Amino acid sequence: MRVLAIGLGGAGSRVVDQLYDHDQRSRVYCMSAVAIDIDPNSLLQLRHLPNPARIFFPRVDIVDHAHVTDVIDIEEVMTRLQSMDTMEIDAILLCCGLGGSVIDIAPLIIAEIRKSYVEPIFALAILPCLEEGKRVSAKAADDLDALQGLVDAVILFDNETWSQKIKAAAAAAGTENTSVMGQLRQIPAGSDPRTHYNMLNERIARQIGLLLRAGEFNESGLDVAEVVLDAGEVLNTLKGNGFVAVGYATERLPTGWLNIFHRRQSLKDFIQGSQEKAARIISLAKKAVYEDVSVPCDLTSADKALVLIAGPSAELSMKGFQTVRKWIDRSIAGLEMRSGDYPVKSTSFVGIIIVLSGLTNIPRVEEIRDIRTEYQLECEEERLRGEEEARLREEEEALAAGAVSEVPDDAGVPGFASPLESAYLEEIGYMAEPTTPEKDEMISLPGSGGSDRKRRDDTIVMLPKAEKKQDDGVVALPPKPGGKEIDLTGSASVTSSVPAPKNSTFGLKGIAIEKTGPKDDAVTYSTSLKSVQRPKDGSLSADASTLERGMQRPKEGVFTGDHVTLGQGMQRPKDSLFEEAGLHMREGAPLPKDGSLGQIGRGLARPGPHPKEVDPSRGKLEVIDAAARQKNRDEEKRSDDDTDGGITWL
Ligand SMILES: Nc1nc2c(ncn2[C@@H]2O[C@H](COP(=O)(O)OP(=O)(O)OP(=O)(O)O)[C@@H](O)[C@H]2O)c(=O)[nH]1
Repeated sequence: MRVLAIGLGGAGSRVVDQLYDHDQRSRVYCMSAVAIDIDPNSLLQLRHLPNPARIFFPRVDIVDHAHVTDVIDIEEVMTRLQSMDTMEIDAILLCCGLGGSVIDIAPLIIAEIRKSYVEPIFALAILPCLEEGKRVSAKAADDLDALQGLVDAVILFDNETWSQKIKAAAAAAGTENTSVMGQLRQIPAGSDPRTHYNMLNERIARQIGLLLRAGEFNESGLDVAEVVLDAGEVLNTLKGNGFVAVGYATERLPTGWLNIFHRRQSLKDFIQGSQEKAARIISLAKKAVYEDVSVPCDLTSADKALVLIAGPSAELSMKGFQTVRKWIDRSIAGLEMRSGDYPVKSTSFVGIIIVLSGLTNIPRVEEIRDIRTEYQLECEEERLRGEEEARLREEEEALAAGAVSEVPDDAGVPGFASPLESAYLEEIGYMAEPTTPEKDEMISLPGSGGSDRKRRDDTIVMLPKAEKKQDDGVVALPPKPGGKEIDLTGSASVTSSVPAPKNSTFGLKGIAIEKTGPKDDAVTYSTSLKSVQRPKDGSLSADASTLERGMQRPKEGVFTGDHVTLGQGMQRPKDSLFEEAGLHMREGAPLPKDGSLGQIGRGLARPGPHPKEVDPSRGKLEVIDAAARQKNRDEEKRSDDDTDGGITWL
């Protein structure tokens, strides 16, 4: 596949430089390359790219740290690209390090390239190491999201994974080669950043370079492939706006006289040899997918795959190749599976490339996205903390300034007065009333508090006020053992719909009306009995007694000897109520229930509906009651008011 490779920033430039070197060394010459950077040193240190391919934009505004998009001139970039030989390219490859600053220009460049080129654009994106910090990882996540929406595929390479591998390999080599020569030959641990990056870039160039060269060949170096993989198939595997991982594993072939001797063995050895070759291809494929992959990923989340084996044609086992194809084909989620071989004459290595495209499960991508979320939260916290500190500082400054200028002004503030002054102020009514806790004024029991506790109704236990911090007007029946406290305040009345409590509930310790006075020794107790009627003593002692709806008038005996004040919630029936009722009766209104009378005259009525008394005359005839008539006569004697002479109850 012929590509135009564009390196952005330090990482992109170095990777393109290395790819270009591999392309030149393989003599395939399928790559045109440029490097764009704002760091002159980075461009100068490139080893392989020709000078015209290095595009440098000097950072003019160094002090103000101008944004990279202001420094890099897109038109200039496009002019340089169009001056290159790009007539036969199959794709454009944008190489960049995520989390850097120059990558910010990528969206603008991609937009311009799309205007001039129809070829697909792929990005080779390098994920940063964790040790570079949360800010870099967070920026990398942003860059990745931006790139993904703009290019045809994002080929990922994870610096973190490969840095760990390089360090582990160096450490292993160090422990194995303890001799002086061994230590001299040992793999550099990559403590020097430049060496470390060179090792990473070498890895990238091998993986991606071989993929780019698939389908391209030079006259001398390549045999004829059995399964030819052309550039179009590589492109179609990559395309799809998804993430791509490239697995690449190689093995050195046995060389020397011993190997030649082996090859001249019997048929048995030949069969054994072919099995070895097949097994080598299979083990290389596993290594490519699980170990030497550009970014660790979930194979089963891939949408497409491509398998390419490379090496001397005699070593490329078709049996092993088919087995690998089947394995990958069955493993990936999608159905698109391509494969081919790439026979190379002059090499002592067998290699395999497995491209997994349209990946959805890449743990490292998830990780940098999580880091971004964390980082954003931290930034937000930091910002809020800064704002809070600034606000506190301002307040302190304002207070300090105010303390100097503020003149104490207590003319309008009532302070502590001398006893004489207090007496005068009290007289003129200025002094505030001594603060008394808010009381419910509905019922005042002057004789029931303080020292006169014995006079309290023994059936009512006044709960100590100390437990209540504020009078909330709640009248509560104490719960049965294991039961729930019943709040009666909210209910209109004690009705028959409420299950009748057991007799024991109304025992001496049974009923509790919370004392609403602020102190134990307060004379006044108040409570909100707005909708709760205290049952008559007699009713409570009776078995299965029930309080009936509509019971409004408390029995006077409840507060024996006490002064009772009825508030708004307690509508004390007028004495003349029954006379009024009588008047209504005369007009043919329905007769009052017996219960109504019972409430007044005999205490609590039985539960359940009471049948109405049938007026036999249906309002037309008067019902004569001798006793009532006598009572009326008495009343007439007492006053001249002629109220209700016509109605008498039987
Ligand atoms: N594989 C590899 N990764 C690199 C290399 N140089 C940098 N990186 C990674 O790429 C990321 C971006 O770095 P650069 O490309 O140098 O940044 P830049 O865009 O030039 O801009 P600055 O942030 O100003 O340096 C870094 O955080 C590294 O993780 C390199 O040579 N090889």
